[in-house]
Amino acid sequence: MTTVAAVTYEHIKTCQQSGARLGRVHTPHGSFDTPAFMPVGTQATVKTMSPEELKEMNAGIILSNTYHLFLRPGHELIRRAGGLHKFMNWDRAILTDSGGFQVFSLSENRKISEEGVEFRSHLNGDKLFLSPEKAMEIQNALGSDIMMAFDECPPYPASYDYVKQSTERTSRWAERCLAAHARGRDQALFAIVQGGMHEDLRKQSAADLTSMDFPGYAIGGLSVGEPKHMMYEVLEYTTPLLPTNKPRYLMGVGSPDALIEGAIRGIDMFDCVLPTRIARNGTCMTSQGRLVIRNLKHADDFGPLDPECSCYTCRNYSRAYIRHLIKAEETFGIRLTTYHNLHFLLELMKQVRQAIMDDRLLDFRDEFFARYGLFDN
Ligand SMILES: CO[C@@H]1O[C@H](CNc2nc3cc4c(=O)[nH]c(N)nc4cc3[nH]2)[C@H]2OC(C)(C)O[C@@H]12
Ligand SMILES: [Zn+2]
Repeated sequence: MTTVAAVTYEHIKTCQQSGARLGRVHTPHGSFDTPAFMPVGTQATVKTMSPEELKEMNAGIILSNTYHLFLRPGHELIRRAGGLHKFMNWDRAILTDSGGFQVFSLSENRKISEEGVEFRSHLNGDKLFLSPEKAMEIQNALGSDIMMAFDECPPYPASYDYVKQSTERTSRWAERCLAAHARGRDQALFAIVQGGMHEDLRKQSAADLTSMDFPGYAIGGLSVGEPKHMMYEVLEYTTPLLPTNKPRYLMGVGSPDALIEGAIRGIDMFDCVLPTRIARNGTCMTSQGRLVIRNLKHADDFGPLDPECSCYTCRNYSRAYIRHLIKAEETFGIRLTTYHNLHFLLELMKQVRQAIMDDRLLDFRDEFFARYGLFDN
């Protein structure tokens, strides 16, 4: 059964130095250049940012989450509101994660079976159930442009047998997602490759899923606490198994070094809560590495967070002022650090794309790490 690919990938060029690829993803809510970073808006908002500010920094796509919106306010309410785009006043692309990962990272006493996952809400303890069919129903109600298949992200570390059983079930769940996905809707369903840190299981998962002809493929089961070199090894033998004419999405990855290394290994799309999460405790990504604004040394520093940044925050406010706001727990403070961190990563991806265009992404990586230092995460 072929799905109507409402989301298509346009390959523009391959970096002659690194093999990274420059492309564009076209969706019913606009196109975005790749490699791309996707700001995370788990509960239908990228925390403290307005849609206008996200557009100002050229975010072409944002994430939201099935698990969270299912629990609160409920997908039927959002369906009645006219879908997630209308509900949150965002007219560009939206990708929704399927809830598989969140059930395991957030909810209490889960019971997983072939049918799906029974769990208790982390909000009020209600007994709930998610399955491939339920995850499709919820995402169809949300109306996201890109929906993710319902999968299990195996814990790390996990035994080979556990990962094997889990990965085989994720393939069976992917088939059920395809069957349950409301046909004819202009929503694209992406599959998620699992297999842990085992090359044979990754190969099996990729073979299963690419035989089902999805319009895009994510690599899941990573950024779950494994050492970064292990993640890069998995990418090296997994990405080449995926079709070259479809988007490849590495889930949960967002530190500057991992974004560059992922692009070098053929990834087109990234998401991570890192920039928005660390902004809320006053930690900023800058061209001189990480800056913790609460440090006393910034108390009377009237320069910008990052002298090399042209963002709204860096053009108008000083480190001293932002430190004052953060110390005083003034909400405007985390708005300024969030704006800067998101702009920093979106700008970094723009530089990565330019380096691919100029066939010099490996040189760019070396320059970046030499100048900015290796970000610890
Ligand atoms: C560095 O940030 C912490 O690490 C998590 C990001 N790492 C991550 N790996 C993922 C894997 C999957 C997957 O296999 N399947 C599905 N459906 N979604 C996924 C979502 C994922 N996100 C963030 O998630 C928390 C909030 C736990 O901490 C953050
Ligand atoms: Zn800035």
